[in-house]
Amino acid sequence: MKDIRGVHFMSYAHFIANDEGKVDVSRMESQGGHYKGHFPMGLIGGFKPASSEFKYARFFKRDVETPNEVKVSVHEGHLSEEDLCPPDPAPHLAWVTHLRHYMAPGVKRIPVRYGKVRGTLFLPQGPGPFPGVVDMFGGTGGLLEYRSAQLASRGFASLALAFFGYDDLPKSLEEFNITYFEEAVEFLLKHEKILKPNVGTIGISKGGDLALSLATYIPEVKAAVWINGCNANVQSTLQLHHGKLPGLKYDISKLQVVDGVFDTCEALLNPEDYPETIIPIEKADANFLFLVGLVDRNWKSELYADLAIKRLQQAGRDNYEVHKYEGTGHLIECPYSPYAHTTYHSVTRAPVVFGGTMVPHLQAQLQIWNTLRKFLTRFIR
Ligand SMILES: CC(C)(COP(=O)(O)OP(=O)(O)OC[C@H]1O[C@@H](n2cnc3c(N)ncnc32)[C@H](O)[C@@H]1OP(=O)(O)O)[C@@H](O)C(=O)NCCC(=O)NCCSC(=O)CCC(=O)O
Repeated sequence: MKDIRGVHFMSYAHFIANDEGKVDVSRMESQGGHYKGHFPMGLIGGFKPASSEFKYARFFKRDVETPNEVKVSVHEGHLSEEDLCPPDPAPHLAWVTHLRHYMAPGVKRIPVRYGKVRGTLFLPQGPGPFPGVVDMFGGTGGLLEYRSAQLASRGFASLALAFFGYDDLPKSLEEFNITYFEEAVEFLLKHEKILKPNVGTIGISKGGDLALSLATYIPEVKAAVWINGCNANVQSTLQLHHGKLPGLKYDISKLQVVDGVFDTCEALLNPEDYPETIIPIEKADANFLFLVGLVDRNWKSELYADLAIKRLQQAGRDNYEVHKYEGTGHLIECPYSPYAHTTYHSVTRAPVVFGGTMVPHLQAQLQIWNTLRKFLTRFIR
Protein backbone atom coordinates (compact mmCIF):
# COMPACT_ATOMS: atom_id res chain seq x y z
CA MET A 1 0.00 0.00 0.00
CA LYS A 2 1.30 3.48 -0.84
CA ASP A 3 0.69 6.59 1.25
CA ILE A 4 0.03 9.97 -0.31
CA ARG A 5 3.77 10.72 -0.43
CA GLY A 6 4.44 7.49 -2.33
CA VAL A 7 6.02 5.70 0.65
CA HIS A 8 5.25 1.97 0.44
CA PHE A 9 3.90 0.15 3.48
CA MET A 10 3.99 -3.64 3.47
CA SER A 11 3.32 -6.64 5.64
CA TYR A 12 3.81 -10.33 5.02
CA ALA A 13 3.05 -13.66 6.65
CA HIS A 14 3.91 -17.30 5.91
CA PHE A 15 1.14 -19.85 5.39
CA ILE A 16 0.95 -23.49 4.38
CA ALA A 17 -1.64 -23.78 1.60
CA ASN A 18 -4.24 -26.57 1.82
CA ASP A 19 -4.51 -29.47 -0.64
CA GLU A 20 -6.38 -27.26 -3.08
CA GLY A 21 -3.60 -24.68 -2.95
CA LYS A 22 -5.73 -22.23 -0.98
CA VAL A 23 -4.71 -19.91 1.83
CA ASP A 24 -7.44 -18.53 4.08
CA VAL A 25 -6.02 -15.95 6.47
CA SER A 26 -9.30 -15.86 8.44
CA ARG A 27 -8.78 -19.47 9.55
CA MET A 28 -5.14 -20.37 9.07
CA GLU A 29 -2.24 -19.67 11.35
CA SER A 30 0.72 -17.69 10.12
CA GLN A 31 3.99 -19.60 10.50
CA GLY A 32 6.16 -16.48 10.38
CA GLY A 33 6.63 -12.99 8.95
CA HIS A 34 5.20 -9.91 10.67
CA TYR A 35 3.00 -12.03 12.93
CA LYS A 36 2.59 -15.64 13.97
CA GLY A 37 -0.53 -17.65 14.72
CA HIS A 38 -4.19 -16.94 14.01
CA PHE A 39 -4.88 -13.24 13.43
CA PRO A 40 -7.21 -12.62 10.49
CA MET A 41 -6.43 -8.89 10.23
CA GLY A 42 -2.69 -9.32 10.82
CA LEU A 43 -1.73 -8.54 7.22
CA ILE A 44 -3.75 -5.31 7.19
CA GLY A 45 -2.87 -4.10 10.67
CA GLY A 46 0.77 -5.15 10.41
CA PHE A 47 1.86 -2.71 7.73
CA LYS A 48 5.30 -1.22 8.17
CA PRO A 49 7.18 1.19 5.93
CA ALA A 50 8.93 -0.81 3.25
CA SER A 51 11.68 1.61 2.38
CA SER A 52 14.76 2.00 4.52
CA GLU A 53 14.74 5.76 3.86
CA PHE A 54 11.38 6.01 5.65
CA LYS A 55 12.03 3.23 8.13
CA TYR A 56 10.07 4.89 10.92
CA ALA A 57 7.25 6.49 8.92
CA ARG A 58 3.83 6.48 10.56
CA PHE A 59 0.92 5.88 8.21
CA PHE A 60 -1.22 9.03 8.11
CA LYS A 61 -4.36 8.80 6.02
CA ARG A 62 -4.54 12.28 4.50
CA ASP A 63 -6.96 11.75 1.61
CA VAL A 64 -9.95 10.22 3.38
CA GLU A 65 -12.20 10.51 0.33
CA THR A 66 -10.21 7.87 -1.52
CA PRO A 67 -9.79 4.34 -0.18
CA ASN A 68 -6.47 2.75 0.60
CA GLU A 69 -5.46 0.49 -2.24
CA VAL A 70 -3.89 -2.64 -0.87
CA LYS A 71 -2.25 -5.02 -3.28
CA VAL A 72 -2.38 -8.55 -1.86
CA SER A 73 -0.06 -11.03 -3.51
CA VAL A 74 0.75 -14.70 -3.04
CA HIS A 75 4.28 -16.01 -3.55
CA GLU A 76 5.74 -19.44 -3.63
CA GLY A 77 7.83 -20.40 -0.62
CA HIS A 78 8.33 -18.49 2.60
CA LEU A 79 10.19 -15.43 1.42
CA SER A 80 11.85 -12.71 3.46
CA GLU A 81 10.80 -9.09 3.77
CA GLU A 82 13.67 -8.10 1.49
CA ASP A 83 12.44 -10.45 -1.25
CA LEU A 84 8.97 -8.92 -1.13
CA CYS A 85 9.70 -5.20 -0.91
CA PRO A 86 9.42 -2.73 -3.78
CA PRO A 87 10.94 -1.70 -6.09
CA ASP A 88 11.75 -5.24 -7.22
CA PRO A 89 9.58 -7.77 -5.39
CA ALA A 90 9.83 -11.49 -6.18
CA PRO A 91 7.36 -12.74 -8.84
CA HIS A 92 3.91 -13.60 -7.51
CA LEU A 93 1.56 -16.53 -8.17
CA ALA A 94 -1.58 -14.39 -7.91
CA TRP A 95 -2.65 -10.95 -6.74
CA VAL A 96 -5.72 -8.88 -6.10
CA THR A 97 -6.43 -5.26 -5.13
CA HIS A 98 -8.33 -4.69 -1.91
CA LEU A 99 -9.90 -1.27 -1.21
CA ARG A 100 -10.27 0.02 2.34
CA HIS A 101 -12.69 2.94 2.65
CA TYR A 102 -12.72 5.61 5.34
CA MET A 103 -16.08 7.17 4.43
CA ALA A 104 -19.25 5.08 4.21
CA PRO A 105 -21.53 5.83 1.25
CA GLY A 106 -23.35 9.12 1.78
CA VAL A 107 -20.97 10.53 4.42
CA LYS A 108 -20.32 14.22 3.76
CA ARG A 109 -16.95 15.92 4.21
CA ILE A 110 -17.36 19.65 4.86
CA PRO A 111 -14.30 21.91 5.32
CA VAL A 112 -14.97 24.33 8.20
CA ARG A 113 -13.89 27.96 8.62
CA TYR A 114 -16.20 29.31 11.29
CA GLY A 115 -14.90 32.37 13.12
CA LYS A 116 -11.46 31.23 14.22
CA VAL A 117 -12.34 27.53 13.98
CA ARG A 118 -10.46 25.45 11.41
CA GLY A 119 -11.33 21.85 10.76
CA THR A 120 -13.52 19.46 8.81
CA LEU A 121 -17.02 18.30 9.67
CA PHE A 122 -18.03 14.78 8.73
CA LEU A 123 -21.77 14.09 8.62
CA PRO A 124 -23.43 10.69 8.31
CA GLN A 125 -25.95 10.10 5.56
CA GLY A 126 -29.53 11.06 6.35
CA PRO A 127 -31.44 13.84 8.09
CA GLY A 128 -30.12 13.23 11.62
CA PRO A 129 -29.96 14.61 14.19
CA PHE A 130 -26.62 12.95 14.95
CA PRO A 131 -24.61 13.11 18.18
CA GLY A 132 -21.88 15.73 17.75
CA VAL A 133 -18.22 15.13 18.61
CA VAL A 134 -15.17 17.42 18.70
CA ASP A 135 -12.29 15.17 17.62
CA MET A 136 -8.69 16.13 18.44
CA PHE A 137 -5.25 14.62 17.95
CA GLY A 138 -2.08 15.77 19.67
CA GLY A 139 1.47 16.81 18.99
CA THR A 140 1.28 15.86 15.32
CA GLY A 141 -0.62 19.07 14.61
CA GLY A 142 -2.25 19.98 11.34
CA LEU A 143 -5.59 18.47 10.50
CA LEU A 144 -6.07 14.72 10.80
CA GLU A 145 -9.46 13.65 9.47
CA TYR A 146 -9.40 9.87 9.45
CA ARG A 147 -11.00 9.22 12.84
CA SER A 148 -13.82 11.70 12.20
CA ALA A 149 -14.44 10.18 8.75
CA GLN A 150 -14.84 6.79 10.40
CA LEU A 151 -16.96 8.14 13.26
CA ALA A 152 -19.35 9.66 10.70
CA SER A 153 -19.47 6.28 8.98
CA ARG A 154 -20.80 4.98 12.30
CA GLY A 155 -23.47 7.63 12.93
CA PHE A 156 -21.63 10.53 14.62
CA ALA A 157 -21.35 14.10 13.35
CA SER A 158 -17.66 14.56 13.97
CA LEU A 159 -15.66 17.75 13.72
CA ALA A 160 -11.98 17.00 13.09
CA LEU A 161 -10.60 20.05 14.87
CA ALA A 162 -7.19 21.50 14.08
CA PHE A 163 -5.64 23.56 16.86
CA PHE A 164 -2.12 24.28 15.67
CA GLY A 165 0.06 23.87 12.60
CA TYR A 166 -2.78 24.38 10.16
CA ASP A 167 -4.02 27.26 8.00
CA ASP A 168 -3.87 30.50 10.04
CA LEU A 169 -3.70 28.75 13.44
CA PRO A 170 -0.59 29.07 15.64
CA LYS A 171 2.40 27.27 14.16
CA SER A 172 3.27 25.41 17.34
CA LEU A 173 1.88 24.39 20.72
CA GLU A 174 2.28 27.76 22.46
CA GLU A 175 -0.93 29.03 23.92
CA PHE A 176 -4.62 28.30 23.46
CA ASN A 177 -7.76 30.10 24.45
CA ILE A 178 -10.83 28.20 25.63
CA THR A 179 -12.88 30.51 23.39
CA TYR A 180 -11.48 28.67 20.34
CA PHE A 181 -12.96 25.40 21.58
CA GLU A 182 -16.20 27.10 22.67
CA GLU A 183 -16.56 28.36 19.13
CA ALA A 184 -16.10 24.81 17.81
CA VAL A 185 -18.88 23.56 20.12
CA GLU A 186 -21.08 26.49 19.09
CA PHE A 187 -20.52 25.60 15.43
CA LEU A 188 -21.64 22.02 16.03
CA LEU A 189 -24.69 22.99 18.05
CA LYS A 190 -25.84 25.52 15.46
CA HIS A 191 -25.86 22.85 12.77
CA GLU A 192 -29.33 21.60 11.88
CA LYS A 193 -28.23 17.96 11.67
CA ILE A 194 -26.64 17.84 15.11
CA LEU A 195 -28.36 16.56 18.20
CA LYS A 196 -28.89 19.23 20.88
CA PRO A 197 -28.19 20.46 23.49
CA ASN A 198 -24.93 18.60 24.20
CA VAL A 199 -21.85 17.25 22.45
CA GLY A 200 -18.93 14.95 23.25
CA THR A 201 -15.22 15.12 22.62
CA ILE A 202 -12.33 12.74 21.91
CA GLY A 203 -8.66 13.50 22.30
CA ILE A 204 -5.46 11.51 22.14
CA SER A 205 -2.19 12.58 23.75
CA LYS A 206 -2.19 16.42 23.96
CA GLY A 207 -5.77 16.16 22.65
CA GLY A 208 -6.56 14.08 25.76
CA ASP A 209 -5.91 16.91 28.17
CA LEU A 210 -7.77 19.27 25.87
CA ALA A 211 -10.76 16.90 26.00
CA LEU A 212 -10.68 17.10 29.82
CA SER A 213 -10.55 20.90 29.64
CA LEU A 214 -13.43 21.08 27.18
CA ALA A 215 -15.56 18.91 29.51
CA THR A 216 -14.54 21.02 32.52
CA TYR A 217 -14.93 24.51 31.10
CA ILE A 218 -17.59 24.18 28.39
CA PRO A 219 -20.96 23.19 29.89
CA GLU A 220 -22.35 21.70 26.65
CA VAL A 221 -19.55 19.10 26.53
CA LYS A 222 -21.02 16.20 28.46
CA ALA A 223 -18.78 13.29 27.42
CA ALA A 224 -14.99 13.23 27.14
CA VAL A 225 -12.93 10.36 25.74
CA TRP A 226 -9.30 10.58 26.87
CA ILE A 227 -6.83 8.34 25.05
CA ASN A 228 -3.30 8.19 26.49
CA GLY A 229 -3.42 11.76 27.68
CA CYS A 230 -2.40 13.63 30.81
CA ASN A 231 -4.40 14.86 33.81
CA ALA A 232 -2.57 18.19 33.57
CA ASN A 233 -2.65 20.80 30.84
CA VAL A 234 0.49 19.88 28.89
CA GLN A 235 2.91 22.41 27.48
CA SER A 236 0.67 25.25 26.21
CA THR A 237 -1.03 27.74 28.52
CA LEU A 238 -4.80 27.55 28.26
CA GLN A 239 -6.43 30.97 28.64
CA LEU A 240 -9.77 30.78 30.44
CA HIS A 241 -12.49 33.39 30.91
CA HIS A 242 -11.23 33.93 34.44
CA GLY A 243 -7.54 33.18 34.75
CA LYS A 244 -5.48 30.60 32.94
CA LEU A 245 -4.16 27.07 33.25
CA PRO A 246 -0.37 27.03 32.88
CA GLY A 247 1.26 24.30 30.82
CA LEU A 248 3.10 21.33 32.36
CA LYS A 249 6.56 21.42 30.81
CA TYR A 250 9.13 18.90 29.63
CA ASP A 251 12.55 18.52 31.21
CA ILE A 252 14.62 18.06 28.09
CA SER A 253 17.59 16.78 30.11
CA LYS A 254 15.51 13.67 30.82
CA LEU A 255 15.16 12.80 27.14
CA GLN A 256 16.97 9.56 26.44
CA VAL A 257 18.46 8.64 23.10
CA VAL A 258 19.12 4.97 22.42
CA ASP A 259 20.55 4.00 19.03
CA GLY A 260 19.38 7.32 17.60
CA VAL A 261 15.79 6.79 18.83
CA PHE A 262 14.35 9.35 21.27
CA ASP A 263 12.56 8.12 24.38
CA THR A 264 10.47 10.88 25.98
CA CYS A 265 8.82 8.83 28.72
CA GLU A 266 10.69 10.44 31.62
CA ALA A 267 10.77 13.93 30.13
CA LEU A 268 7.29 15.26 30.97
CA LEU A 269 7.39 16.70 34.50
CA ASN A 270 5.31 15.03 37.21
CA PRO A 271 1.90 16.73 37.40
CA GLU A 272 1.83 16.20 41.18
CA ASP A 273 4.76 18.63 41.51
CA TYR A 274 2.90 21.30 39.51
CA PRO A 275 -0.67 21.30 40.88
CA GLU A 276 -1.42 24.60 39.15
CA THR A 277 -1.33 22.75 35.79
CA ILE A 278 -3.85 20.07 36.80
CA ILE A 279 -7.27 20.28 35.18
CA PRO A 280 -9.99 20.49 37.88
CA ILE A 281 -12.12 17.79 36.29
CA GLU A 282 -14.02 17.18 39.53
CA LYS A 283 -15.93 20.40 38.73
CA ALA A 284 -17.16 19.08 35.38
CA ASP A 285 -20.77 18.22 34.76
CA ALA A 286 -19.69 15.55 32.27
CA ASN A 287 -18.71 11.90 32.01
CA PHE A 288 -15.17 10.72 31.36
CA LEU A 289 -13.80 7.67 29.59
CA PHE A 290 -10.11 6.97 30.23
CA LEU A 291 -8.41 4.62 27.74
CA VAL A 292 -4.89 3.62 28.68
CA GLY A 293 -2.16 1.79 26.77
CA LEU A 294 -0.17 0.02 29.47
CA VAL A 295 3.08 0.10 27.52
CA ASP A 296 2.81 3.70 26.37
CA ARG A 297 6.47 4.80 26.01
CA ASN A 298 5.68 8.39 25.14
CA TRP A 299 3.87 9.37 28.31
CA LYS A 300 3.10 7.75 31.66
CA SER A 301 -0.54 7.51 30.67
CA GLU A 302 -1.45 4.95 33.33
CA LEU A 303 -0.13 7.21 36.10
CA TYR A 304 -1.96 10.22 34.66
CA ALA A 305 -5.26 8.29 34.39
CA ASP A 306 -4.84 7.07 37.97
CA LEU A 307 -4.21 10.65 39.18
CA ALA A 308 -7.28 11.92 37.31
CA ILE A 309 -9.46 9.20 38.80
CA LYS A 310 -8.08 9.77 42.30
CA ARG A 311 -9.09 13.40 41.99
CA LEU A 312 -12.62 12.46 40.93
CA GLN A 313 -12.91 9.93 43.75
CA GLN A 314 -11.66 12.40 46.36
CA ALA A 315 -14.43 14.75 45.25
CA GLY A 316 -16.96 11.93 45.60
CA ARG A 317 -17.53 11.70 41.85
CA ASP A 318 -18.23 8.44 40.01
CA ASN A 319 -18.71 9.96 36.55
CA TYR A 320 -15.94 7.96 34.86
CA GLU A 321 -14.96 4.68 33.28
CA VAL A 322 -11.42 3.45 32.83
CA HIS A 323 -10.05 0.69 30.60
CA LYS A 324 -6.42 -0.38 30.50
CA TYR A 325 -4.94 -2.41 27.68
CA GLU A 326 -1.94 -4.76 27.94
CA GLY A 327 0.70 -4.55 25.24
CA THR A 328 -0.72 -1.27 23.95
CA GLY A 329 1.39 1.78 23.19
CA HIS A 330 0.74 5.50 22.76
CA LEU A 331 -0.46 5.77 19.17
CA ILE A 332 -3.91 4.23 19.39
CA GLU A 333 -5.55 4.53 15.98
CA CYS A 334 -8.84 3.25 14.52
CA PRO A 335 -9.26 -0.52 14.14
CA TYR A 336 -6.65 -2.17 11.94
CA SER A 337 -4.94 1.09 11.11
CA PRO A 338 -1.28 0.27 10.81
CA TYR A 339 0.21 0.90 14.20
CA ALA A 340 3.64 2.38 14.77
CA HIS A 341 5.92 1.48 17.66
CA THR A 342 8.48 4.14 16.72
CA THR A 343 7.92 7.02 14.32
CA TYR A 344 9.93 9.79 12.79
CA HIS A 345 9.16 13.18 14.29
CA SER A 346 9.93 16.37 12.43
CA VAL A 347 10.57 18.32 15.67
CA THR A 348 13.32 16.00 16.93
CA ARG A 349 14.41 15.23 13.34
CA ALA A 350 14.75 11.70 14.67
CA PRO A 351 12.51 8.75 15.48
CA VAL A 352 10.59 8.75 18.76
CA VAL A 353 9.47 5.58 20.56
CA PHE A 354 5.73 5.23 21.28
CA GLY A 355 5.55 1.60 22.41
CA GLY A 356 3.18 -1.33 22.03
CA THR A 357 3.44 -4.79 20.53
CA MET A 358 1.67 -5.55 17.32
CA VAL A 359 -1.04 -8.09 18.13
CA PRO A 360 -2.29 -6.77 21.50
CA HIS A 361 -2.04 -3.18 20.28
CA LEU A 362 -4.15 -3.94 17.20
CA GLN A 363 -6.67 -5.90 19.27
CA ALA A 364 -6.92 -2.99 21.71
CA GLN A 365 -7.59 -0.58 18.83
CA LEU A 366 -10.71 -2.58 17.99
CA GLN A 367 -11.93 -2.84 21.60
CA ILE A 368 -11.30 0.86 22.16
CA TRP A 369 -13.24 1.81 19.06
CA ASN A 370 -16.28 -0.17 20.26
CA THR A 371 -15.99 1.14 23.83
CA LEU A 372 -15.70 4.79 22.87
CA ARG A 373 -18.63 4.67 20.46
CA LYS A 374 -20.85 3.04 23.10
CA PHE A 375 -19.78 5.66 25.66
CA LEU A 376 -20.45 8.60 23.34
CA THR A 377 -23.85 7.24 22.32
CA ARG A 378 -24.80 6.86 25.97
CA PHE A 379 -23.79 10.32 27.16
CA ILE A 380 -24.44 12.66 24.23
CA ARG A 381 -28.11 13.59 24.39
C1 LIG B 1 5.11 12.93 9.65
C2 LIG B 1 5.90 14.21 9.45
C3 LIG B 1 7.38 13.88 9.51
C4 LIG B 1 5.55 14.82 8.09
O1 LIG B 1 6.13 16.09 7.97
P1 LIG B 1 5.65 17.14 6.88
O2 LIG B 1 4.18 17.12 6.80
O3 LIG B 1 6.33 18.44 7.18
O4 LIG B 1 6.09 16.56 5.52
P2 LIG B 1 7.39 15.93 4.91
O5 LIG B 1 7.88 16.94 3.92
O6 LIG B 1 6.94 14.62 4.45
O7 LIG B 1 8.52 15.73 6.02
C5 LIG B 1 9.31 16.77 6.56
C6 LIG B 1 10.77 16.35 6.59
O8 LIG B 1 10.90 15.14 7.36
C7 LIG B 1 11.48 14.10 6.56
N1 LIG B 1 10.84 12.84 6.91
C8 LIG B 1 9.52 12.62 6.98
N2 LIG B 1 9.27 11.37 7.36
C9 LIG B 1 10.47 10.78 7.55
C10 LIG B 1 10.89 9.48 7.96
N3 LIG B 1 10.03 8.55 8.26
N4 LIG B 1 12.20 9.24 8.06
C11 LIG B 1 13.11 10.21 7.75
N5 LIG B 1 12.76 11.45 7.38
C12 LIG B 1 11.48 11.73 7.27
C13 LIG B 1 11.19 14.49 5.13
O9 LIG B 1 12.11 13.91 4.26
C14 LIG B 1 11.32 15.99 5.21
O10 LIG B 1 12.70 16.32 5.25
P3 LIG B 1 13.29 17.67 4.61
O11 LIG B 1 12.65 18.78 5.39
O12 LIG B 1 14.77 17.58 4.85
O13 LIG B 1 12.88 17.64 3.19
C15 LIG B 1 5.56 15.27 10.52
O14 LIG B 1 4.20 15.64 10.38
C16 LIG B 1 5.79 14.80 11.92
O15 LIG B 1 6.87 14.59 12.38
N6 LIG B 1 4.73 14.63 12.64
C17 LIG B 1 4.77 14.10 13.99
C18 LIG B 1 4.52 12.71 13.88
C19 LIG B 1 4.14 11.97 15.10
O16 LIG B 1 4.27 10.81 15.14
N7 LIG B 1 3.66 12.61 16.14
C20 LIG B 1 3.14 11.90 17.25
C21 LIG B 1 3.03 12.78 18.41
S1 LIG B 1 2.19 11.79 19.61
C22 LIG B 1 0.67 12.32 19.57
O17 LIG B 1 0.50 13.48 19.76
C23 LIG B 1 -0.45 11.34 19.28
C24 LIG B 1 -1.59 12.00 18.66
C25 LIG B 1 -1.19 12.62 17.38
O18 LIG B 1 -0.87 11.89 16.44
O19 LIG B 1 -1.21 13.84 17.28
